[in-house]
Amino acid sequence: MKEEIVLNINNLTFYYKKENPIYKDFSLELKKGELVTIFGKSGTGKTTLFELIIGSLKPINGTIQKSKIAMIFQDPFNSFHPTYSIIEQIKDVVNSNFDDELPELLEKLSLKEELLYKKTYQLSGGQLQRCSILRAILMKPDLLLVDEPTSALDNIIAYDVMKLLVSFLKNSAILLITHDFDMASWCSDKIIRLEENAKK
Ligand SMILES: Nc1ncnc2c1ncn2[C@@H]1O[C@H](COP(=O)(O)OP(=O)(O)OP(=O)(O)O)[C@@H](O)[C@H]1O
Repeated sequence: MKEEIVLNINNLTFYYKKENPIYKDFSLELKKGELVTIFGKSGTGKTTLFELIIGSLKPINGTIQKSKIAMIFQDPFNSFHPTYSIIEQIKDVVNSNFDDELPELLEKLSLKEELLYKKTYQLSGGQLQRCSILRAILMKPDLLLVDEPTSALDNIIAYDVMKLLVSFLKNSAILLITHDFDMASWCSDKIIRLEENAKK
């Protein structure tokens, strides 16, 4: 894989049931700096694609090559383990020291630092979602997967989140899942529209 290519999906075929293929010979390439949106109705295979990319599902056919990934989940309660504090879980995946970057990011995300020392059950869904955005930015991934960032956010609107992600992750590629076509048109270099039948 060339250095600027961070995701290469080549002739992917995937189905849960053979008679109902979700992807058939689907290919996609993402380069650093690109923002591509996967847009489609409920049930067309958006989340399945992310699961294939992160490796929790395996392709029936085809290959997926990817560089370092971070992910913002649709449900923020899936983003963090309940037993450990948020800060412990951020430090687990961010290798470099981030003390210098933290104050600006906390301010932009309207997060108080003390919240990072709490556990998931002590935070609201919106606060947790903003913690997962913070972690994703601090990880400096080559590829960021964003699944519907709007749903759990309370006082940050989705457009601000996307602006923040784009401004802090200029050297990453972003793959976004959304139902919001206006948002997709506003922020994407390319929109891939999934239809009900198998995608090519
Ligand atoms: N584990 C599974 N076993 C069998 N079928 C599944 C499984 N997970 C998803 N599906 C089916 O695969 C199709 C694609 O599901 P997927 O969750 O990827 O869609 P989606 O586009 O992300 O939907 P939504 O927008 O509602 O999140 C759906 O028809 C779904 O019912």
